Amino acid sequence: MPLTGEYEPSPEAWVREQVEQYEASGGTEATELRGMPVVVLTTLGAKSGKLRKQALMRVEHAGSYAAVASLGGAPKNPVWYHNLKANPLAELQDGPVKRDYTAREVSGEEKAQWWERAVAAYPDYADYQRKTDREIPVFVLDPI
Ligand SMILES: C[C@H](OP(=O)(O)OC[C@@H](O)[C@@H](O)[C@@H](O)Cn1c2nc(=O)[nH]c(=O)c-2cc2ccc(O)cc21)C(=O)N[C@@H](CCC(=O)N[C@@H](CCC(=O)O)C(=O)O)C(=O)O
Repeated sequence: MPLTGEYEPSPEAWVREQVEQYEASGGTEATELRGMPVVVLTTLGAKSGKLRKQALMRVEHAGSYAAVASLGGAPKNPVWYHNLKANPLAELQDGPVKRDYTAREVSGEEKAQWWERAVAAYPDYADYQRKTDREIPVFVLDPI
């Protein structure tokens, strides 16, 4: 069952524009960042109840995806982290395919496995983790 609610665009213009071009083109345009594939995650605002959309690097394995709350290695988690903690139901668009998922934050061995996949997909994640004392959270999104 897709998420319902009023879409609230990101205040970050570069993200808002990438997400909107991605969706408007049916997942055929704006699908990369520096040549590496991107997906669009839709979460439900933990406070506003609005639909929030984030572009994330594509990290996929066996039909599940990782959502890496890196925020470039900033000291704080991205806000969407709180949305997924409060409402684990999410939508993810990978190219032309948009599906429903449930998100769960992973730790330990499972996180290490997904972190390896994430860094293989987007090596900058390793730099981001070196840059901050914050342990970058990883969610796994499993298809419903
Ligand atoms: C700017 C802020 O966004 P954010 O949720 O912190 O997410 C920051 C970034 O992670 C997000 O912009 C990502 O899309 C950036 N980004 C990546 N960010 C990542 O963390 N990881 C990635 O792999 C990644 C890749 C990527 C690729 C392309 C691209 O264009 C952007 C990419 C934001 O939207 N703030 C809103 C609030 C958003 C929100 O969800 N509010 C909640 C409140 C939740 C609460 O406070 O509890 C609500 O509506 O209820 C605002 O200030 O009004």
